[in-house]
Amino acid sequence: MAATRSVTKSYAGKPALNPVTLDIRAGEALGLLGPNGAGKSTLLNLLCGLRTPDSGTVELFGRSPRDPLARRQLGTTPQATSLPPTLRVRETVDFVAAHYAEPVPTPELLADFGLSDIAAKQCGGLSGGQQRRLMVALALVGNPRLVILDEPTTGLDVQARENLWERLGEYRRAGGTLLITSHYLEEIQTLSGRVVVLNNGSVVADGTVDEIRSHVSVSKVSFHTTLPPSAFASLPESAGVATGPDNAVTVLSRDADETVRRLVRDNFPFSRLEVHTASLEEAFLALTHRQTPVPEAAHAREEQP
Ligand SMILES: Nc1ncnc2c1ncn2[C@@H]1O[C@H](COP(=O)(O)OP(=O)(O)OP(=O)(O)O)[C@@H](O)[C@H]1O
Repeated sequence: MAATRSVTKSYAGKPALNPVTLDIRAGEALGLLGPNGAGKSTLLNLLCGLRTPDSGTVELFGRSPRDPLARRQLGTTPQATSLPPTLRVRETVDFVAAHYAEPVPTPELLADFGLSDIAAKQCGGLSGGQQRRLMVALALVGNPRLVILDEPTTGLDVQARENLWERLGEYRRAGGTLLITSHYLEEIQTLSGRVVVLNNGSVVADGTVDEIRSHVSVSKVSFHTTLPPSAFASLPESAGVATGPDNAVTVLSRDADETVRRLVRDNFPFSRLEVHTASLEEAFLALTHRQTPVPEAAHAREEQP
């Protein structure tokens, strides 16, 4: 559907993207993750044809992303975009729909995105959340084969976010391809089959959520005990010990099986044992903040009330 081959991009001599090669395949939902400034928007802007690379090539449906024939099959909502303040919601949808051969009928799109009640309102009078919903609706109005969304639900309340996820899920089930960036890991987990992690302009991981998680070789072994947490700090596989809000002790273990065997073998008093793999959040932190080891990050978080 879309691809970059060794693309680079610098701003005023400062690299924003190192050579990045990425394929977006038909029917997949790809989540692009990365800390602020990692280069996500730059990569999306190259794929949408809003910017050109310094070197390397970008293809959208086998063409240049600047070719109108390619862009006609693309729906997108850039991160920083604005709506014409004096146009009404319905007029805005009609205006964008007029650019496409087979648009979704305006009343249908408005109903899908919960915008029917405000169809006669001028865009300048919409709340931030309503604007955001309208912008995502506009990305879908042309029945695109590929939708690229840069942080589509930032600033939305939980209900509005879940409604949008549902709409995007329907688009996916109908065979659409989705590329999305988000700072909400839950969003990436919900919407994406594949996750690409970008850090400092380079791809540092590419795989399913489970594969990304497995990059982090630390598991959490939690249990209740009468002993102080420090009693477990010296376990050979331990990479850190934390106490949870319910007083459960969590050993961050490089080998959870061996830790459990040792607890039993050495007669440590424990109850309610649970073993968890690393979360996507911990994997993400480990991949993008190598100077902040996962155990410490998890430790700090778990000690918070
Ligand atoms: N128009 C621009 N002019 C100068 N520098 C820019 C411009 N756009 C981006 N940059 C720089 O390029 C780097 C990558 O920025 P980019 O917006 O692609 O990151 P991002 O991963 O989308 O970040 P965020 O999550 O904060 O949106 C950053 O260092 C940023 O300051």
